[in-house]
Amino acid sequence: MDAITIKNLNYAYPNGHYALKDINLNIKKGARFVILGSNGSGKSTLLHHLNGLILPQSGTIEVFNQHINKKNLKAIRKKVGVVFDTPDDQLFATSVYDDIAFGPRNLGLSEPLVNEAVEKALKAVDIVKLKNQSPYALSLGQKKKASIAGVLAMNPDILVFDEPFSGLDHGSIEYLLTIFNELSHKGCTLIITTHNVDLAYSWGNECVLLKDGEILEQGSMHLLEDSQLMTSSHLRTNILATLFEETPFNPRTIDDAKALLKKYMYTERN
Ligand SMILES: Nc1ncnc2c1ncn2[C@@H]1O[C@H](COP(=O)(O)OP(=O)(O)OP(=O)(O)O)[C@@H](O)[C@H]1O
Repeated sequence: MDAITIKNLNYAYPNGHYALKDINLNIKKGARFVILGSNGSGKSTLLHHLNGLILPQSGTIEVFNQHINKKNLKAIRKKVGVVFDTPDDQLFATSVYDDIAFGPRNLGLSEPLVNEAVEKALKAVDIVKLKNQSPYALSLGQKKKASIAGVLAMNPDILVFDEPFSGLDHGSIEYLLTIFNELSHKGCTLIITTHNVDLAYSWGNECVLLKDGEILEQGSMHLLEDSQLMTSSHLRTNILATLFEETPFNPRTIDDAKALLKKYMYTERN
């Protein structure tokens, strides 16, 4: 089943610039989907369409077979949570707690249920101790975590993250990946944009490459091993594919690569 189906989507900004041109895309339920492309290729514009922040000018977008339109935005936003790359756009209340509570309150949940959702989300991103602080007094990484918690508290089926790893330290990235894995195991569909090709390669299971508002290629993460394709997308081939290029091996993670090297060295020695 498709979580998202996009057909013939075009979008031009008011100045006439076409940021998306004839986009056709299916994102399966439960996918770990990565949108890749150089600066200005249309990734954010595409994400803004997924919960109706921008409505299609031509073409259609369906979320679990329901067309996004002006009338059903509330229902769509219950299903699709988007975390933008600029957390300041998402944080506006006087405390982190109230910011995260905004979504569940808007859904009409009772205050005890709101509290339960907020506490769970605070714990998930490890910012319980920041709950009474003003969002404006947080560091960029902490703001990012607070805006992620705001979306987690809504418990959507589809979670969309624009550049989730940028501005986060290594420990926070690892922590976020654990949250992503838990959501994935629960059956959520995860969609991210990133410039981090190595993380995308080890984390994702489907991807699309955008260039100048058009789809250059879509398919499995093996696309990221194609150095010609990556160069024409102005992206770097992922490091593991480069290292193992001339070998029959195809490790997807550092741990897989380590295990292979260990096995190979052991066989050589004996
Ligand atoms: N408000 C706007 N008005 C006019 N053009 C815009 C506007 N916002 C974005 N664009 C243009 O649309 C194109 C796509 O922009 P978008 O932000 O979607 O790219 P992106 O792939 O997310 O880039 P980045 O990796 O730099 O975040 C770019 O050429 C950009 O200049």
